[in-house]
Amino acid sequence: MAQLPETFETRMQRILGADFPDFQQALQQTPPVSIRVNKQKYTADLNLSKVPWTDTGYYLAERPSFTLDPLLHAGAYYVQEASSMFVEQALKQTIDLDQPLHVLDLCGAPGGKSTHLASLISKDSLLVSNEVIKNRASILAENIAKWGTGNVLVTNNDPRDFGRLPEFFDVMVVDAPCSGEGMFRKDPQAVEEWSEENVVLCARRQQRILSEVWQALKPGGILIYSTCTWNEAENEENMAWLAEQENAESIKLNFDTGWGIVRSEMLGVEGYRFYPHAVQGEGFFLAVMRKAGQAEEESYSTGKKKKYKLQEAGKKEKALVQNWVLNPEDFAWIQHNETIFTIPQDLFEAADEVYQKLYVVYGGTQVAEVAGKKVKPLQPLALSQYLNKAEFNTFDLDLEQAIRYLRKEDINLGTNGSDWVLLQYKGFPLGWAKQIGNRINNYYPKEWRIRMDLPNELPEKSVLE
Ligand SMILES: C[S@@+](CC[C@H](N)C(=O)[O-])C[C@H]1O[C@@H](n2cnc3c(N)ncnc32)[C@H](O)[C@@H]1O
Repeated sequence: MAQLPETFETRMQRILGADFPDFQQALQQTPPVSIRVNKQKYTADLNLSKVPWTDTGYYLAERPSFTLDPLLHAGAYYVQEASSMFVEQALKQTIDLDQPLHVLDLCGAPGGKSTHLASLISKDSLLVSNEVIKNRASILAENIAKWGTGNVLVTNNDPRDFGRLPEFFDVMVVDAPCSGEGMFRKDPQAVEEWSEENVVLCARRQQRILSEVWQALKPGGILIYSTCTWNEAENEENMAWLAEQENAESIKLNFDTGWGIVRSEMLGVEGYRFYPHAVQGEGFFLAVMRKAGQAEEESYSTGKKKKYKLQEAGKKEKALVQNWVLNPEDFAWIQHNETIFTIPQDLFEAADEVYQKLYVVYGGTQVAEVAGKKVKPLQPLALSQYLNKAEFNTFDLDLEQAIRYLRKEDINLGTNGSDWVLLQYKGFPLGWAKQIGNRINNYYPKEWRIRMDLPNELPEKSVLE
């Protein structure tokens, strides 16, 4: 690891006291590897050691080549640093997750916390997963589609745009861009880019983000704030600033002290600190704040005059594809040009509001493109937990074929026909192909394809085996 900046070391010495040498030593060690499993897709038990603060996180003994594991591309799991999974405790301990909620993940890409939130909230809750940087928003949309829960809208907006949705969200996660001290062990570039001036800039930017987005939180709503850095300016001091500025109260979380998480109390706010010598995970900070006041009952005007942005799918078009989805009556069927997509019926009003006010780059589950009688299933349907497989011919690929498919190369299935085929690996859908006689057209999305050079030998088994 690169030489650590002196001012950083001095501060960590002050914060950690007698634990500082252990901390220094831990920074020289290889970071642990962890994954979070998509239990809506993968239900078997795993013989792996568990991340203590989540029901779905596991440590791996070593870092495999994730890219060469088709189950990653199938959305059966997500590779995520373990400390970040503590968001689950913040959510479970402060909010009734059986309720229908509006949840915002403001700084969403690449999607670690968003996919986690999508798994934790109920089916009739809406997650708005936002990312301000355009190309990162596309990666976020890809990961959301792979996760397949269908109740997420991915937006590409600046935090200030959320002022257009006043008091809309019950929960807001702000995993803020930060100076990245907690990433020093994993990412030498984080050390290179670090400076005291940047810490100050980051802290100011975080305050700006928080104050811009704050009005979108309902009175009584919950803010989960996190960073991957340790300096107090970006963490406790920012939360104390928020408490004073916006009338928010700090919320205490309970947890097993054996987990090694350090509870910090400063300026009247509580924070939770993750250090690599005390937990199996990277550097992380999290705090939970509640906005003063009480939420009012939701009231959407259902008057006839309301003009929706989301247009219902044409009857003919819907009839062609509705059986591709399990329980089609549970969904609003929406059409934009030739694309048909679904949003859970109960979320229609809220989703429409978001479509009116923000720039949505991906929403719900894209099901199909329909032009006349020609229908084409879309990639997110293949990965959706609501896909009705019974409507399709399926074909199980072996590992080599699966990797070829995911690289968008030609594959030969030895079949003959003219239908759409759902290609799977070990029963997990990967995407679509179209048979044309004995040939097959590969419909895997170009932007999603595996680009890495292949090793001489492929891994023998999946991470989940
Ligand atoms: C720590 S990362 C988020 C990681 C993500 N929550 C996850 O778990 O995968 C912070 C994100 O904030 C975005 N960002 C950068 N500047 C921002 C700003 N001014 N306002 C909002 N988000 C910003 C970055 O592009 C980045 O994707």
